Amino acid sequence: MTRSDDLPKAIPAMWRLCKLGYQHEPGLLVFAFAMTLLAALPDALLALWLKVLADGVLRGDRRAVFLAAAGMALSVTATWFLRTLSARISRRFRDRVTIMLEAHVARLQATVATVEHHERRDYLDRLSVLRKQVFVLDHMYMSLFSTCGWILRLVVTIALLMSINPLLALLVLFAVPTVISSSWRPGVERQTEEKNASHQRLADHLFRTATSPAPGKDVRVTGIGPSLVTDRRSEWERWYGPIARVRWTSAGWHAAAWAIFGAGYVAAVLFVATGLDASVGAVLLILAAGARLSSYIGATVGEIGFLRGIWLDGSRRLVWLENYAASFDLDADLPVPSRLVDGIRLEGVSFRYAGAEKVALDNVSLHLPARKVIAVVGENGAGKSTLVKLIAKLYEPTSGRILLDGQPLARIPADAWRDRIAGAFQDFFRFEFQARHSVGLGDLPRLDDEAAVTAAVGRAGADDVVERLEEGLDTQLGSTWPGGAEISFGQWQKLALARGFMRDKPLLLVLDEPTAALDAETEHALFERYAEAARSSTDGRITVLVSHRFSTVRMADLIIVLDGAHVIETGTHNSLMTLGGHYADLYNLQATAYR
Ligand SMILES: Nc1ncnc2c1ncn2[C@@H]1O[C@H](COP(=O)(O)OP(=O)(O)OP(=O)(O)O)[C@@H](O)[C@H]1O
Repeated sequence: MTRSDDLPKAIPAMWRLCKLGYQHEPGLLVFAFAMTLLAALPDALLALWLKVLADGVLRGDRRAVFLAAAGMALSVTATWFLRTLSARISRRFRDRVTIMLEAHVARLQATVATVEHHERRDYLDRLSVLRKQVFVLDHMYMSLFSTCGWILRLVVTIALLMSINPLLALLVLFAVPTVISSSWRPGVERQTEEKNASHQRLADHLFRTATSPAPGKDVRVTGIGPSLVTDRRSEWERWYGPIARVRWTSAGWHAAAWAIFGAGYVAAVLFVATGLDASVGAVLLILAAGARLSSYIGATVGEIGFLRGIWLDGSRRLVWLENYAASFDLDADLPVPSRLVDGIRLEGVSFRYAGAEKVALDNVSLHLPARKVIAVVGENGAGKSTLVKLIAKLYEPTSGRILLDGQPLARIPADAWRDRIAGAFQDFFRFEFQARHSVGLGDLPRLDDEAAVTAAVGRAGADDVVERLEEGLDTQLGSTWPGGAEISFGQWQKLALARGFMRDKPLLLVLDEPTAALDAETEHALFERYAEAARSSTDGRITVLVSHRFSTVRMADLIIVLDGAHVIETGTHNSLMTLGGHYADLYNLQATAYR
């Protein structure tokens, strides 16, 4: 699998984005580009008309004077007309392409096969910059078109200067420092921004913590409010301080580069006016075209600066995200088995969270047999959830491999595998939709299937939650929405569990402490039902449950005991009790507490 942390190169990324724009808006893209180029021509020719006019007046050539006057009038009118037309077409193109790009980025982020990009600090910083850039990424096309327009003006102007004397082309050399400083500046500024992006992210986080409703209670009870405000301020300064310093330094270099061009321009005017036997028209041409040359170079360089610094940077991030999302399924060429016969095997699996010093799982080898209920126990931080997330393919092992009925899970597409997984996690999300949709989206194709939603609610033991809702399954959840009902944490948890039960023929049922808010008896009764369903399933379903309640755990067919990233014991309740090891200690501890 080829997955790179580096941003892709700028030019191929820009080309990829151009192709994307062309795929969605071919007509508008070509038209907007052609208009921008056409609009550049009449403007660049003004210096020529000026020369023809001056020479015509001096020679008393009326035809030349009329020609120059007509040329000027045409140039001015055409410049206005083509600019207006090109601005309108460009706006239309941008509006459409922005919506397409936003949808594209949202889709990519939501469908990346694992959740690693939501947790890796470097990826988060990269994505937080992209999230802001995506709303303005359409400028990349406009900036590219404008750059081509400015280059066309430059070429015409240089040709006009060379028509006086080829040596005048050297004037362009004096512009080289401005080109270098303009293309260097945005890069270093962006680098500094990215290096310090975590301070900005933290400042945003502190602001949200101080102002959003969810942490409101904790903020008041702890009295952390004022320090959130000061911390936010200092994080912001830590972010902005280095950026401001880099901007000042780069601005100094840029000003020096422009001073060099200024000197070259003055020398060129003196050269034509005194060193050549040139006509008055030619002197006017160098004055007009030379002055334009500086503004054209300025505009070209500025536009290239924008293109490189902001718009190209955005396209590089977008292409990185495209590559990253695609990299997961590159080698995924095997289908999900229709039923499990052997089950899931872990062979020497280790996993380390990005940026973490310690491994969360260390060289774990296990067999989770088909048609069995497997409980995973261990103290907080032992690695239980990590194990579950690895077999659900939300992460990929750092080393070792996972086999699904003998086939490497790495070669099975994540989407297809997850279509056959049901269940719920302890850190579920509260989808504030109508209750039926909050549950139904556990199996999107059956989102509005009343019978399926009701059955899932029943399987999760959440009938009492729905009964208490004023409009039953039609109730809007979340008190911030019109007519929305607020429900308790335990009720949310039951609905999340129901969502997890929407798929009725899963190969893997994962229950990672989804019932912690329920009482022990209810949890036990629910789990007994799931165990029964798993054992009688014809597709070899594996049920993996994580629970701290031994009254639930003891009924599992196989219990896996994790401690400090290692599997230290496996067996049934009876065999582990006989062993008298860690499991027996934990069990006895809890039993004593209940006695
Ligand atoms: N996203 C993450 N980034 C870095 N480290 C993590 C992350 N999630 C978990 N860890 C670390 O990995 C280890 C195992 O975590 P895991 O969530 O698997 O434990 P657990 O056994 O499920 O704990 P609990 O019973 O508290 O849910 C812990 O040391 C934890 O600090």
